[in-house]
Amino acid sequence: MLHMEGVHAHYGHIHALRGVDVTVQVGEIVTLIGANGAGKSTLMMSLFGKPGASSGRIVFDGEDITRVPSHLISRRGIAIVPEGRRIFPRMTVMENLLMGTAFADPANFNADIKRVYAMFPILEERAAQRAGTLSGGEQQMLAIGRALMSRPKLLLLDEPSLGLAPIYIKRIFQIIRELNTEHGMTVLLVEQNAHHALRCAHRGYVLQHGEIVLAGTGQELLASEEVRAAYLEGGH
Ligand SMILES: Nc1ncnc2c1ncn2[C@@H]1O[C@H](COP(=O)(O)OP(=O)(O)OP(=O)(O)O)[C@@H](O)[C@H]1O
Repeated sequence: MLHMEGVHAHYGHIHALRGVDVTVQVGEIVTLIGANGAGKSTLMMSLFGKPGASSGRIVFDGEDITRVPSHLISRRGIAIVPEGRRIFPRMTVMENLLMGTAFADPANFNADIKRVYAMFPILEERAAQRAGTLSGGEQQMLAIGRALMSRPKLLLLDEPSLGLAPIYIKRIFQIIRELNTEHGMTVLLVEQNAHHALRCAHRGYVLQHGEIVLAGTGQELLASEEVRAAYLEGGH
């Protein structure tokens, strides 16, 4: 579904991605792990051209999207749940969900909101509540629900467990697995919580200083000495 080949990206003189090759097949959960500043968010945002790839190629669903303007990427079927959730705090839960439908067919709205409410009953209970008054975990569910409203083929999740209480962290990873197994959603997941992410994912990549330094199945990476030392046992 997604092929990134030799992608480089820069912020001015900062060389944030240094020739990354990443593949996500239909139906997979793939995770990117790495320390602060490794380039995980940059890799995700490069799919939206922010920053754009200075060289290399990005192919999504059989089409080259390397130079496609960012506002057209959502229409191709990629949705992102950004780091920090970025919900609209003064709007209601329902209005936030509506914002996710900007590029969707209005005819699908009722069916889509039903599906999101079935997945996250708390959002239906709180439909009229201002989103800024939800708990952190509820806001994360709202951010995921909003992304699902556009019926994406590929869902990008940037640090969905960040800042959440342990009970919500568990729930968020459960939700990601359910989305994948029950709804067939293909997921690219960026996480600092390497343990949970690798247990949840089919495959993973380790990013260091803008380069992929290791790749393998979730199980292989969980068992890898390098990953254990750097990301699981006391590291990050
Ligand atoms: N808007 C920006 N302008 C300039 N430099 C940036 C910008 N965003 C990120 N960088 C730099 O690019 C590098 C990669 O950052 P990025 O946010 O992709 O890392 P990350 O792996 O997602 O880190 P974290 O886990 O802390 O979010 C870092 O050196 C960072 O300082």
